[in-house]
Amino acid sequence: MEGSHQLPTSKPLPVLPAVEAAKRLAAFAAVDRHVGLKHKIIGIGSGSTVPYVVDRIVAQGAQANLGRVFVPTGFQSKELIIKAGLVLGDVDQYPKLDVTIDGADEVDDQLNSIKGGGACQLREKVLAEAAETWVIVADYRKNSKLLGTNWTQGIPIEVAPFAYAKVLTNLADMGSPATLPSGKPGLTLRMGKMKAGPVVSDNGMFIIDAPFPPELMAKPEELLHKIKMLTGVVEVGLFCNMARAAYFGNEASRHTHTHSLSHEPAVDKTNADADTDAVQDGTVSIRNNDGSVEQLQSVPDVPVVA
Ligand SMILES: O=C(CO)[C@H](O)[C@H](O)COP(=O)(O)O
Repeated sequence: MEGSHQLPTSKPLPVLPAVEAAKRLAAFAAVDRHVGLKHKIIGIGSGSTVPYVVDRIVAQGAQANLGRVFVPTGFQSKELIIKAGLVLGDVDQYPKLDVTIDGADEVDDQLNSIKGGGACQLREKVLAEAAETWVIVADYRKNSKLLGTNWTQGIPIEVAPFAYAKVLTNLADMGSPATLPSGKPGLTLRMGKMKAGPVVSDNGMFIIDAPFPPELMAKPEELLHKIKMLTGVVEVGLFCNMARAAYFGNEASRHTHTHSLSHEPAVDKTNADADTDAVQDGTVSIRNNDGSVEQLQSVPDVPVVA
């Protein structure tokens, strides 16, 4: 490839549990395709897949990252950017981004997605909308036909704290059930873990999780507009018609070996499903917004930056 450079390999690529390996595959493939030398203002999303995005960007080398600015979608990605030694910016300085890469909780076959599992959906949507290209990276569990199939806990909705009870009533009237058919809780104000009281977002807001029946989830854009019109709602974790492409890492084969990589990825294993060891040579399914579908058979250990 003209004008591109291949980086030397050095340290071995860590063997990861299957789901983590899939996240890494998706992230590496998306960075390789969407973060080139000409991309200077880059949005970094939230969640457990995004650390691999940062790893791959760092692996592009100091030269590639010269003059780049990275804009985070929240506290977690801000820390990632700082710890990686990349230059931090904010969306008020950079209201136009070249590309934003982010995770998702579920993606349907039209590239609509549920986001906000990490309570970051307001900033995530601002950075998705501000970017010329918005790309989703996820593992195979997020790849769905219909939103709400695997992500059953509901649409994350960020609300002004004083309005939460009114919005809960509005959502119940719209058809969000108090209990799911499985018997699990339905419509809820998200509560903190290891903290008494509700989750408070990076913007000082509360989060409501609102599941809806399949007939309503089948029309996510309609649902998004209805929820967004409720007074007190700040942002809805439904992202419709925004993604250029979604990258899904598939489950790798269950034997173990290691590959080489030019750096040690900063692996956040807090969400790792420790079911099996997996390798780097799983496949990646790509769904593009023109309806085309691609299948990558492998992802190179070192990035080729063009
Ligand atoms: O929307 C998000 C946070 O608000 C995340 O992007 C989403 O929860 C996906 O996270 P992970 O990569 O850990 O599956």
